[in-house]
Amino acid sequence: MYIGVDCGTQSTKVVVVDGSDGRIVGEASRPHKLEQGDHGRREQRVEEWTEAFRGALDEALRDAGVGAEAIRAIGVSGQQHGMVALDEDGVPVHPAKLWNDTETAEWNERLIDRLGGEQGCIDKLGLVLQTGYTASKIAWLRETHPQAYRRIATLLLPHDYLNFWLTGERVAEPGDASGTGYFDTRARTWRRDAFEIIAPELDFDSVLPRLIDSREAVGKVRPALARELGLSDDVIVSSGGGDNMMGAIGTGNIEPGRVTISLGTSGTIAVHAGEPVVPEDAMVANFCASHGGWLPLICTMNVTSATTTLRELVGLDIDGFNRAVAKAEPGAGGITLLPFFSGERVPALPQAQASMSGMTSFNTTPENLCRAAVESATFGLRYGLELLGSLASEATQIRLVGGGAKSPVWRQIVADVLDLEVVCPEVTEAAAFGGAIQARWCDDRDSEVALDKLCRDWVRLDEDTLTRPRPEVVASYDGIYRRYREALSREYGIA
Ligand SMILES: Nc1ncnc2c1ncn2[C@@H]1O[C@H](COP(=O)(O)OP(=O)(O)O)[C@@H](O)[C@H]1O
Ligand SMILES: O=C(CO)[C@@H](O)[C@H](O)COP(=O)(O)O
Repeated sequence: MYIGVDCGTQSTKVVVVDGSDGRIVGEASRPHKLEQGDHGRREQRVEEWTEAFRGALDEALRDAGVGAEAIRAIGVSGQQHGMVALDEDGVPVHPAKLWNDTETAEWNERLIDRLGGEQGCIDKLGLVLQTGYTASKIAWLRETHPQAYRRIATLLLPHDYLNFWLTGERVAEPGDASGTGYFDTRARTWRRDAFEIIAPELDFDSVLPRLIDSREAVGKVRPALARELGLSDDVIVSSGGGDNMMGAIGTGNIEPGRVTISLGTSGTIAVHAGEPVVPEDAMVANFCASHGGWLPLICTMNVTSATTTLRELVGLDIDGFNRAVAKAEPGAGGITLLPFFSGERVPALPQAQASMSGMTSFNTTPENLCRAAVESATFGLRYGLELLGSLASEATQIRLVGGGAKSPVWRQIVADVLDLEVVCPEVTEAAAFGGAIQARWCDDRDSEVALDKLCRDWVRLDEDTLTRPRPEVVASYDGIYRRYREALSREYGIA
């Protein structure tokens, strides 16, 4: 049995996968608390992740009806970019500052200048720093919490931290590392000159974790933890990766021509590239993939976070919300929402707030508000797809994952707004599944088992979810999307 774990923003999910055929035999999830504060602060205690890991693992094994001793390997996926700064003893010097924390926006601006502007960033890193990447979080800690900053002995990302907790090893791999802002995504190495600008007092050679190849194991689960979890003494932990990289594996998006969209707390659009890309737009993140190759990606911050805000406002549960969305017509009766409740990364508006326009006493119904939330989150993804330009222009089908992909009405809205066929893999917890696939690949690393063969054999599409764009609705969404873009231009001057 192979275990895949995804430490997302809202929860940790665990899947138990049968290594002979890739079937999910058990799964479970446990929620995380998010600490939010003024100026866009969003932080999480690492204990939220380890406790959720234990609870979800235990329940997933019970769901599968297998004992922990059946596990051969574990692969961990995690929300990208979070700063996990540890002291000598492996204890965080500050709660993990997450990908959707926008408190450090002005530090990000200053770092871009100091790295030589957008071109300087591209030359050094292969991408342009965005608020949310790890770099500005470190610069923020340096200025606002100098004592904590001085105690930093190791800088990890969320999935690196879980790997450290599991094995005691402080390592990183290229996929997740490429979202730090001190990693050269083309050369797949840490970038000394960038790091010394971001954190001049920290020792580049000791603070950054050792880089391993994506197929290399991090190590074995620590004996004491293995005993506690009931694991045998030789369970290996694969390199893991950022959730979008592991989601690419879990959707079989490991060759050019495929597009994965995730409707999670964030919205992401990712494509595979065999070579590092020179993006047509600075918003495209030229990340590395966690199996080889690259994963150019667009990330928006207000997807299920936005729909949840509106859903709670109108007091509906998820099923009631989906029914309300389905009841309203495309265009939400003329209501346009700019859903920037958490600020936004693409377009780069870290301190933006949400706003609504076009409301009248006739159209302001719960149904239209719910529909406007789903449409606006989807318009953000259409905007992102346009920025990806030629990288995604060949796509004819979207592989849709994340919590929102479970909603048939949202799948139809994605198909109609993007004018592309949509299908979900049988396993919508794609990042956790990607972890299990990578674990199996790593466990077999002395054999010839290729990842593409594993993905071909194991990633099955759920034909019941196949959703085609409806030409008449596609045409009306062109006009409705224009209304969204006009609101963006009016409020933020974005053409
Ligand atoms: N059937 C559904 N319809 C619409 N939204 C859903 C559905 N199921 C889950 N969600 C949304 O998905 C969110 C969780 O998505 P997920 O991809 O697990 O997030 P993350 O990985 O960021 O923690 C929930 O907050 C919920 O809003
Ligand atoms: O910041 C990014 C990608 O660059 C996000 O996609 C995070 O990786 C969080 O993912 P979810 O919790 O929404 O899955």
